[in-house]
Amino acid sequence: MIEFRSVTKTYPDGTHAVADFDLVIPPHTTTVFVGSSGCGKTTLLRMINRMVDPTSGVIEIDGESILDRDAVQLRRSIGYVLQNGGLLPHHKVVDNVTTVLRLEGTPRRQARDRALELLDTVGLDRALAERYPSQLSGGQQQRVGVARALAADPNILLMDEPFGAVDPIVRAELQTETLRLQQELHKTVVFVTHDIDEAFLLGDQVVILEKGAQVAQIGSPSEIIENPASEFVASFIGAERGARALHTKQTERGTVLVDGAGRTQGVLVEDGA
Ligand SMILES: Nc1ncnc2c1ncn2[C@@H]1O[C@H](COP(=O)(O)OP(=O)(O)OP(=O)(O)O)[C@@H](O)[C@H]1O
Repeated sequence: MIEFRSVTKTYPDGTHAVADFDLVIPPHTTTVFVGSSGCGKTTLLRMINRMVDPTSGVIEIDGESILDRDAVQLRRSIGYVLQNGGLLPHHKVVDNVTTVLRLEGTPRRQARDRALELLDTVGLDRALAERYPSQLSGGQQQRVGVARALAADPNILLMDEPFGAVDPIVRAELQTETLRLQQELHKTVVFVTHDIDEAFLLGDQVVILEKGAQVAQIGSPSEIIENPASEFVASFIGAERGARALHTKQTERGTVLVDGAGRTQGVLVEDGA
């Protein structure tokens, strides 16, 4: 479990990125931070692995303050996936995946075997191990980024807009892959996105944020869609437009559900039918 208690971050230039933030992140589930640009999502994420230290407040992992942990050790024990993959361009895929393992002293041969297994895990052909990142597609690079983050078998996986830079089709593929991986691995995933559809697809717990990381609503996707806490949330999730604003239409065969764009999305059936 990860817990934020009264966490504040003010950057040296006076920017209040996070103000008095409280949150419990349950283990083995996916929590998504979603909000518009600059609301503090990345700052929250980076405080978990101490790439950014809070100005005040406490962050605990399994009841222990992370400030009591060695920052380098902590960072290595937590997987981190960045938007552009963050791969080292002059290192082959296999060496990118094994970076943390090698730093921790795992023998080269063993680290390599683990890297090949991880390529299987993230759905990449082992033959790609010898390539350089520039010889991969954007989607493949992201998968390598995930393999690298999983290398040390961390309990916690931080993902910062990991699919922001790929086209919509690859993005959908990677989202499905993330759901599959999570069913298999049961990590505590903390995922940052500005895309509410991605948040609802991947999140067990979704945290909708406003500027200064003010919490607009926390809940499961169903809870938020069924009961938005404010006008802001209703508007942010598109409750009155697009794919989520469904209305009924009578047809000769029964009632169908139509979205805000006029497309029929499904058929209304009675409970138990
Ligand atoms: N190193 C820094 N120094 C000063 N201000 C910063 C620094 N890093 C972030 N900020 C500011 O803190 C606020 C929150 O930034 P953060 O990157 O956490 O937001 P975000 O929600 O992740 O945004 P985005 O979706 O655009 O990545 C913003 O106003 C940003 O400009």
